[in-house]
Amino acid sequence: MTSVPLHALGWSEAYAQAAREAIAAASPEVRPSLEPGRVASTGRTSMQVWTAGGPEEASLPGSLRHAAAGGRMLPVIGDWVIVQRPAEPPLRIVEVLPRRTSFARAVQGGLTEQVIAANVDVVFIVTTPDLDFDLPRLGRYVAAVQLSGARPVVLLNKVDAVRDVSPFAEAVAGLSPDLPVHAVSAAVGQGLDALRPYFGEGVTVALIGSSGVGKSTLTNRLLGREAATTGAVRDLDGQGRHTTTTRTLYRLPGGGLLIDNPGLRDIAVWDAGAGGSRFGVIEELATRCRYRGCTHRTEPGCAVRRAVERGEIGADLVVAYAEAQGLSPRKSRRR
Ligand SMILES: Nc1nc2c(ncn2[C@@H]2O[C@H](COP(=O)(O)OP(=O)(O)OP(=O)(O)O)[C@@H](O)[C@H]2O)c(=O)[nH]1
Ligand SMILES: [Zn+2]
Repeated sequence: MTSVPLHALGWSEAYAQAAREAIAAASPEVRPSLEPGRVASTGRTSMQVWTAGGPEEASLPGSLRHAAAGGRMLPVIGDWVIVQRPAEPPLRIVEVLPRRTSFARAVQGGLTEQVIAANVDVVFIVTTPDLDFDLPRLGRYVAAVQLSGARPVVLLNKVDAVRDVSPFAEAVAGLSPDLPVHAVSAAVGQGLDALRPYFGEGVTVALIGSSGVGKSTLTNRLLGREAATTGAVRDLDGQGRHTTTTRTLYRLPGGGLLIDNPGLRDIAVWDAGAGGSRFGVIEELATRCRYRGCTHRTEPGCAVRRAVERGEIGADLVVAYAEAQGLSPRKSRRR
């Protein structure tokens, strides 16, 4: 995948207007080196940005990181940004354009809010007609998605495994007027044609749902061959080591964009906003643990224990968190 017109990535007149203003505000010498792009993946110090020329690595200057104290205007997945093209790569992100929609969650006990994805149009809330099915919880996600400015759509996946999905579909439909519900099977490929109309040109769809409901299977199905070409960019972590950041904004073969981002897809993030926000800081750290489902006890590469060792968070908070989660030592999965 190389050169792509910006409107296929979701570019619109409102962003164009904001971009013109941002570029006009720069000094005349700098102006010619500025152009817009969309954030396709995020690491701690570098990101992948899609410009008119294709996906490229971009760095986040320290000045922008400091200006963004509180996290509000740090670039996140889905953001439109202005980048500067120096003589030598990488690109430098100089400004985040105003967001049309944003998903934020409260962190640090509700003191600040952290945006996790921007400019999403439609959110597929994925669940299954089995033990994962929890109507009150679904209701909270539907409300959270509506609050963000995006449109919620509920997917009942794994319908191949149940005899009758209609009671589940009816219960979901009762949550909110005009809430679309689709019964699908990502594994078998059933019902997926009904999802294609959501992926209009430049429309950005994001996936959320508990672990195991089939988000990866669905992503691969929707992407078809492109799934195999998932890009990765190299990133330097706090210790100067290289880590890998996987691109999580994908273009679908038939048009439209799909965000499948670990920080967004994990439903625990959304529950944090609903009640346990004093644990938000731990959940934020946990997204950087080497193992998904890390219990923050003995696993190598645990970002939560590292933060305790550095004195950034108290050990008592971690204990309280584990108790609240009912975490027992269990097998964690390598990401
Ligand atoms: N029967 C059935 N199984 C499915 C379907 N979709 C996914 N699965 C299975 O469910 C399991 C979990 O699927 P994933 O796609 O990894 O789920 P996920 O939501 O990405 O899970 P995490 O990566 O943990 O967030 C796998 O064993 C899949 O093969 C489906 O439509 N029907
Ligand atoms: Zn951990």
